[in-house]
Amino acid sequence: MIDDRPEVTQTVQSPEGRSTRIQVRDWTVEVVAGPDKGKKVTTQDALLRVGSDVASDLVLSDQTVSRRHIELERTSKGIVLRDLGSRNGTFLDGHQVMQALLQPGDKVTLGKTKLALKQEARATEVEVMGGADAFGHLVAASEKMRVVFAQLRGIAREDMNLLLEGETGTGKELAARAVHEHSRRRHGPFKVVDCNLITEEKAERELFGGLRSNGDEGGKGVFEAAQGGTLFLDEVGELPLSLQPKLLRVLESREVPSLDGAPVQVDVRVIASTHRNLEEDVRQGRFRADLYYRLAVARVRLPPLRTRREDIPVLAQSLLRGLKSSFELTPQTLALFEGYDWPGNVRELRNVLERGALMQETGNVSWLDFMAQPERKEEGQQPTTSVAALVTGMPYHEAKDRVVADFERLYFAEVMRVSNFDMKTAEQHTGLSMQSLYRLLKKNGLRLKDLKNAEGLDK
Ligand SMILES: Nc1ncnc2c1ncn2[C@@H]1O[C@H](COP(=O)(O)OP(=O)(O)OP(=O)(O)O)[C@@H](O)[C@H]1O
Repeated sequence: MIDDRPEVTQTVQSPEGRSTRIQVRDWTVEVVAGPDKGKKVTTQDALLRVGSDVASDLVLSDQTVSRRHIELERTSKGIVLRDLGSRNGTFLDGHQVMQALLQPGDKVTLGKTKLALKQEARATEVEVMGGADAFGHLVAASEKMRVVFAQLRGIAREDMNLLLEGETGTGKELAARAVHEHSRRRHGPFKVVDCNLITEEKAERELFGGLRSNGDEGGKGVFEAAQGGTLFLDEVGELPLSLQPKLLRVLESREVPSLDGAPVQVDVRVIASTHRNLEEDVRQGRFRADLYYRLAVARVRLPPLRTRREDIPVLAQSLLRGLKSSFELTPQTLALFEGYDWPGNVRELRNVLERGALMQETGNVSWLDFMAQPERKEEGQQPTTSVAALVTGMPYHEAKDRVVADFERLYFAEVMRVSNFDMKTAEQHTGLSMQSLYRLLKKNGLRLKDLKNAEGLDK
């Protein structure tokens, strides 16, 4: 059962820039028939994904359900259901639907599974800013993000560990930095560890530090380097299972071994991020429950850009200012932006703006032509126009920055291709450390998965 009350009840109208109190209500999706009967998820998040993929919010074992079957989104009009191109379809009242606004009492059928939805009575009141809002380097105008900013502001003041969830490019790392900058630790260090890169051998040295054997000198691990500050564990779900007890021990004891072997006290707040459904990883034994609860003392989900299209104009303006581009976005371009789904989220928007601004500035192509190029949707794709030829009319420093940015994207895409998408080989090829390599790939919006996809190696 759902009722048609909007999930967020505005209690006070406020002009731009003033704060207002709103109520955010929990909602539950429950399996009422099928192999997973009784399984349910309760959340305050605006978006809930259902499918057999373990990254879904409600993971179903029903073999007639597709990996990414449906998405349920809470909007001001009610709950919107979207079929994500499932194999066996989605049915409401016996009729197949691709998209529908759910009515109270509706039951949704996917394969052999039947789902019921209900709004919970419990509501949390949060104070959000009116109009556009910013938190650190994050900007937004949507109510969804203003609620997220309000949650993050509250969490920043407390010293608890935080788990940031969300798809790639939704701003998890920026959010972690903003929390650090708004906390009492802001004068301390902010250190980042990419858990994708932490192997068994590297863990001791890079994470925990301490005395080494076999002639290895040992040294400070990143926990000690973050002393008095914040440690950001990026993609914590990728941390090998064998290393999870060690991380848990450090979080519990708050100490790491020093060079002489004696323990050193560490005073560090940990913020972790994940694009996975870590709760499901816990259920399936891929992630330790005790570690999960240590990390997820507070949890915040950054919503995908396609569910908060109102943010696109504010984001685009702010990103263009960051690119020092003087170009005005026309209503037509914004309409194109708002109609696109942005699978790479805000990072993809930034990359599109970067290339589009360059092309428009140099008079080679208009925004509209640029947006009409289908290649723009593929991240990791090589640019089709020579940038060097485009920038000759620009001041030197600006031209150089543009060429370097384009060079990096081309260079790293090519290096990964000739290295067979193997990070170790690419490390040798480039002479860069794994950490720098990973950060440069990320900075340029090049994800291994997308690059492999472009070569037809993945899926
Ligand atoms: N709300 C926002 N306001 C301004 N810029 C944003 C916002 N969200 C994301 N960005 C931009 O998108 C880029 C990617 O953000 P970030 O690296 O924080 O994403 P992420 O969720 O950590 O990605 P990943 O999961 O791939 O590591 C940032 O460098 C920034 O340019």
